[in-house]
Amino acid sequence: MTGKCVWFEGIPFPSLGYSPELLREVQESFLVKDEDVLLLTFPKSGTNWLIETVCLIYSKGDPKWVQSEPIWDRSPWVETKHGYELLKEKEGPRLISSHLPIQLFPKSFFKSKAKMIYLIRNPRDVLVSGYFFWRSAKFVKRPQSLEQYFEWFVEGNVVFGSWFDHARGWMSMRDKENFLILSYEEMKWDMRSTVEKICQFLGKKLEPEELNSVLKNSSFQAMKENSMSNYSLLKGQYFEENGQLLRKGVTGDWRNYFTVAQAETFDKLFQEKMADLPQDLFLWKQ
Ligand SMILES: Nc1ncnc2c1ncn2[C@@H]1O[C@H](COP(=O)(O)O)[C@@H](OP(=O)(O)O)[C@H]1O
Ligand SMILES: CCc1ccc(OS(=O)(=O)O)cc1
Repeated sequence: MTGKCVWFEGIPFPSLGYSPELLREVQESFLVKDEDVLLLTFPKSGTNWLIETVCLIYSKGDPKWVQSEPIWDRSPWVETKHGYELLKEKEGPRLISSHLPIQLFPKSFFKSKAKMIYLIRNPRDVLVSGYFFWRSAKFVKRPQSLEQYFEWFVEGNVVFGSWFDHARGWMSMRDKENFLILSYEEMKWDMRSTVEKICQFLGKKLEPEELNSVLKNSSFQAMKENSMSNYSLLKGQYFEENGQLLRKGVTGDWRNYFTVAQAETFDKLFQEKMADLPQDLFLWKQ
């Protein structure tokens, strides 16, 4: 993938809202505070679902906040111009989102006690989700076919770089007590337990009816209908009219798109790149 993107330290970024100067400043100068909570993902892993869930936990299930403020202002992306400016001004504990690979993340985080949740998803589904999302975006080089995007993805030539490097990098933090790994798959299979896990990690307590409201308001349908969370406000400037963030919201959709040869190529690559990591980190059934 070349063309419509910004390069920094060998990694392509979207061409809107990102610049090498800003990425360097974020890495060197952004001050992470101990009371911040950081939500980290490779794009298309369920980032916005995680943000919505954490916002609802903070509001004890009351949907007022998630229905009145755009998701990118509730938990700004630190690496974007808009997010960085907002975060610098924000008082008190902050929710901060990021897709940055570990080597480009603000250095101050590694000396802080801030809590981080890293959300991982079957990279095959990340690939398919990314293909449909980026082909309607106006700020990246658009893939012309799934076949082409598959090639870009396995080469690590997509925005935010190689999924494998991203996951490996962040997973090196897995034994730290301020670091929690979650998966999209466990959110799909048992969201109640996942919300309880997040609450325990963040030191939050929810009454049963508050927990029920978190589940209801973070559901696929609720988010799809929430204009503050479904990116419909970005249509026109950033996305084509047919673009949608909440596309299918299922696990294993890659099976509907990969050829047998692509599935084999992917399995081989996954083995090569990830074999030395504990395999129970990867909860999906291929
Ligand atoms: N509440 C929810 N429940 C299930 N999946 C959700 C969800 N909200 C978003 N998603 C899914 O998360 C993916 C987008 O990820 P991100 O937020 O990182 O960009 C999309 O996947 P699909 O394209 O497979 O449907 C989207 O449908
Ligand atoms: C240009 C801002 C932007 C919007 C959406 C993006 O994708 S994701 O939702 O973070 O995966 C990336 C950048």
